[in-house]
Amino acid sequence: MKNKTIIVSNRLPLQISVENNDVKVSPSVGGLATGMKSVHQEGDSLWIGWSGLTEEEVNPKIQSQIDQAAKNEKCLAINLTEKELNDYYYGFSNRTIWPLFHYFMEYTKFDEQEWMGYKKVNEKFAEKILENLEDGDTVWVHDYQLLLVPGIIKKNKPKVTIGFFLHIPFPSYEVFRTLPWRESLLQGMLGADLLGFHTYDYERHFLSSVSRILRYETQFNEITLKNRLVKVDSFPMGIDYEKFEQAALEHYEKTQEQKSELQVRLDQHLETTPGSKMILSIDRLDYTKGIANRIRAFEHFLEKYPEFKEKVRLIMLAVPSRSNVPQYQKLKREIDELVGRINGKFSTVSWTPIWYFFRSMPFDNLIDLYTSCDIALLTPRRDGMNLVAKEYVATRTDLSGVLILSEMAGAAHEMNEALIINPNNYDQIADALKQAYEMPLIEQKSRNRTIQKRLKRYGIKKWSSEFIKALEATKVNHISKKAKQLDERTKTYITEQLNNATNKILFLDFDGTLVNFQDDPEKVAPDQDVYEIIEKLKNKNCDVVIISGRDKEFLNTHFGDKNITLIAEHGLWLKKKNEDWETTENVKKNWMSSIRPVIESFVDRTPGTFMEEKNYSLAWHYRKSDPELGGQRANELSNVLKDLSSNHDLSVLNGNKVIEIKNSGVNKGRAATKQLTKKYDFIFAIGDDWTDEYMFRELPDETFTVKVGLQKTDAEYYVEDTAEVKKLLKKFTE
Ligand SMILES: O=P(O)(O)OC[C@H]1O[C@H](O[C@H]2O[C@H](CO)[C@@H](O)[C@H](O)[C@H]2O)[C@H](O)[C@@H](O)[C@@H]1O
Ligand SMILES: O=c1ccn([C@@H]2O[C@H](COP(=O)(O)OP(=O)(O)O)[C@@H](O)[C@H]2O)c(=O)[nH]1
Ligand SMILES: [Mg+2]
Repeated sequence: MKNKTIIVSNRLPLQISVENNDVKVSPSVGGLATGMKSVHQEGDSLWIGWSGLTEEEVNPKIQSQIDQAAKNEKCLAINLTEKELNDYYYGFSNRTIWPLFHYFMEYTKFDEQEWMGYKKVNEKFAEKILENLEDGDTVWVHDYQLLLVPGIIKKNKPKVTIGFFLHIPFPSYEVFRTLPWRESLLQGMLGADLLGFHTYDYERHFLSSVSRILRYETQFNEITLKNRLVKVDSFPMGIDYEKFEQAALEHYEKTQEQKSELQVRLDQHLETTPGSKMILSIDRLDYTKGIANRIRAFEHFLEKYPEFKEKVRLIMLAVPSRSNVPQYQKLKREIDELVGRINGKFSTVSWTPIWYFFRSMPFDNLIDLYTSCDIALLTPRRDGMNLVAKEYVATRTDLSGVLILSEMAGAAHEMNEALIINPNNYDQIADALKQAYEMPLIEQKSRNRTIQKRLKRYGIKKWSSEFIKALEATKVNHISKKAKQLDERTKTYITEQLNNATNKILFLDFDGTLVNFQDDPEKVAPDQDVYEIIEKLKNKNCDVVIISGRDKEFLNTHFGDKNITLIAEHGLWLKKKNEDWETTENVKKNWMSSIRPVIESFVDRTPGTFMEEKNYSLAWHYRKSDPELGGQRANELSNVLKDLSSNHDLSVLNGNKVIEIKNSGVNKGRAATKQLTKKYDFIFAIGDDWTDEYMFRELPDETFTVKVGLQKTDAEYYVEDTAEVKKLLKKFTE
């Protein structure tokens, strides 16, 4: 059977309700459902989501109708109990994550019980997915209601490819950090192999939270976890452009009889008030959509420019949404009151400034509205994307119409040609309305032409195929790297080579290879395993070399009596078996006095960092610092040091959370090569950071080179972590 994609979201594209002990099915409202629906219709996919009903409402007859209705649409419906729905949907999803991620901190509730409910329902969704998952399937999870699902799936089925797309903004770290469950939510999301966001800003906010809260390494758009990489990227969601364009074209072809009642009323209005223009807004009744602002700005417009009275009408469609949440109820009252007040204030016998609909409308009526209104006024205070903006422009097949759009909507990033406003600046909105009203047709056309081209090019199908393509690519992430993961067969092969060789030498890096990192480097020490491995390798006639950036005192403390070769400070010091320490290079130290104060100034300015003074080098460590600041300062310091040292024989090394400056020509590659004093027929080198790359590059071609970790490398193979290193070395000793 062909592999399928399992789409998972809270809401299915169909909305099921019960009337007179029968199910009633209607399409869902909201950008996620309307957008993904087009993707689902064409692809080989199964969509899993909430039925829209509670278990309490369901009896066996209803259940079989639900199952059938869902099946007809390639869907699988999950019922939630009333309690689950309250804790998970009305609670944690829409009273915690939704307001917080939209920067409405004062609306955000932190409630342990709701969090437990959220976890439970995420597990329920994950179970359903696992039940329906077949080998080779891909899972695509959507949105903030299901942030924990990727993590649960990955834990149960590590090999499954999982994508996650967030349809709402990801807030700045300063906001996200206020969540008591921030680690769990991030860990849940990181179960995915690819994480998608609408805009680059949301993406970078997410990366910053990951690096600050979980302290994972993030490079460009890749997060390095212990045993795998997670890709992060932005994919601005598009619409089914052709569907809207086609619907608009058909709309214009309609005879009087074919027209909807709404359209007839709209036509009548335009006929009776020639020269007047209609302003449209469509959104779910949500405080993020800035509906109250919009009405107030409209009021300000009528006051500032009274000449437009009786010449404009605001047609406002607000779709009921999440009405069990108190803030939505409050908003409803506020809007009712505002509309009443403004209509009361400005209405004349022949004119009502605001036409307000509080309900959802069928697709055809939406097209009536889009095509009949000269101006669209969309003023969200925050909005992940806002598909209505895109739909409006797509239906303007004659290129007329002006879109006024809030800069706080994700869509504003792609719609520069719209009149972009700040939703809190009523004066600016009033001016934009005037500009829109007066905009020459030629200008409207030119703006819309550009937007339409873009919307057409990056429609919903392109969006989803780009996402799936990027998701597929994560499968070959490891393979496309130059280094190959060291599998059992290769381990056995290398061990055989070692066993068959006469002269064998092993270069072992210390930190990050034989031992794990700790915040305080002085606390790191080899464990019994490491010592045993070394003893056994010696017994097998191997020359063991510990090759490290550490100073000789440190290596002496831990390995001084082990009768092996030690190389300290990247090669500056050498201790041959049973001999004393010697310097290998004739190096100067006079540069240190001028570089020391520079590094000290970085220590002063960057909390959590410190300087290590070695005999012939200086190192600035930033592992404990704020990761973002540390990273920035590291770049800065490395540039400063490169400038300062250009006329001296010095080089600057970027290690694992350390910048080190030392004499050029002193590096692990040169130091290791110098140890090849006889004809070795087995050479092995293993290490984890930049400084080890010198070994990988400079040792002879026949060397078995192994990188620890997933970073880019010139080594031939890689292993994931220090535990793997030990397993490998133990195998050598068997
Ligand atoms: O399912 P509901 O609770 O009734 O809410 C409807 C949907 O609202 C949100 O939509 C978002 O997705 C759009 C498409 O990506 C985007 O344009 C918009 O800015 C978002 O707010 C929500 O994210 C969905 O999960 C809801 O189903
Ligand atoms: O009565 C309505 C009003 C709106 N919509 C659709 O709901 C979606 C709203 O998506 P948007 O991204 O603008 O906002 P969201 O509601 O997802 O936050 C759009 O596709 C609209 O066409 C609908 O199906 N019926
Ligand atoms: Mg190391």
